[in-house]
Amino acid sequence: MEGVNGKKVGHLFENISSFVRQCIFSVLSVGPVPSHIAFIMDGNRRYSKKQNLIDGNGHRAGFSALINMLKYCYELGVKYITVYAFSIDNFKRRPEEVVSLMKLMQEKIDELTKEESIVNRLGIRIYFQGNLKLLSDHVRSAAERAMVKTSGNSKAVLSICVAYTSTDEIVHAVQESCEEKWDEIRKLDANNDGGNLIRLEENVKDKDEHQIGVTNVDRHMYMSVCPDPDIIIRTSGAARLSNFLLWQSAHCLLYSPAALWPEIGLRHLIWVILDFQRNYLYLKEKKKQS
Ligand SMILES: CC(C)=CCC/C(C)=C/CC/C(C)=C/COP(=O)(O)OP(=O)(O)O
Repeated sequence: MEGVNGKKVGHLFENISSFVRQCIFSVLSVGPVPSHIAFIMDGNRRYSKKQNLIDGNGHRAGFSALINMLKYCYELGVKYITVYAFSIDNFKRRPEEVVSLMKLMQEKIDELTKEESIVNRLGIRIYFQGNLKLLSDHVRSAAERAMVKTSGNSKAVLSICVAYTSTDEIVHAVQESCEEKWDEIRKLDANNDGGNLIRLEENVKDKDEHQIGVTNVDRHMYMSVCPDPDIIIRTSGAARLSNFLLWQSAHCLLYSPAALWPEIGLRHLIWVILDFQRNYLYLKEKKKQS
């Protein structure tokens, strides 16, 4: 009996908080709403220690915080959400910790892939961004399955950066751009009976045309599926980017609340949206000037 009453109270509380959220979001939506928010989910192990949880449960709490934040961003109308879930440097952690994190990652990816998962209910498409070759076969297959299974969703986009660092992303994009340019030149050369490569050596104008520019590199970034982030939120008070979205963050607002990632909540999102709206014209002007 108590269980039934408890459930009813739980539902009532959920309905009231959802209603309050809707009211707050409709007021916030009068101003500009960011189209892309990225999160550095820092502080999961510290949360685990602080709450005396067993190993790994800090990251589980972190995943629940991610789902709540995803829901809030979606309700507010933020189309792109990106999270830094595992950096290439994280592979240097204790092997037991890496294995446990990867197991959790696989479990949660499978959960997200289910028909009735929040991403499918809300119509969110998932991308995994990073050097996926570095993942174990199991985790990579789970990630690939999730990308395929959500590819028909178009209401919002969740990019999960795993085995990711910005420097790796930039090197990868430059390599791809070089290969693309070489292919172009080789094709031209084949059409001109091999005379093109010699002409290219001699002609400065042609040389410029065949040089790699920002747009070429941009196109080959893992994150090219999204516009640059408007806001990056890093929890646990550190104001560092730690090799995350360095190429894409030239004009974005940085916010580093003291809360540990599993403690992040609606109040942090509201605060940063108000700050974004206060700085909106300035940020827009800076973007235009670049
Ligand atoms: C499928 C999916 C998206 C799963 C995500 C699960 C999740 C919350 C991963 C976070 C991983 C991570 C290394 C966070 C940084 O906190 P930390 O471990 O460095 O903690 P600390 O800053 O206290 O040391």
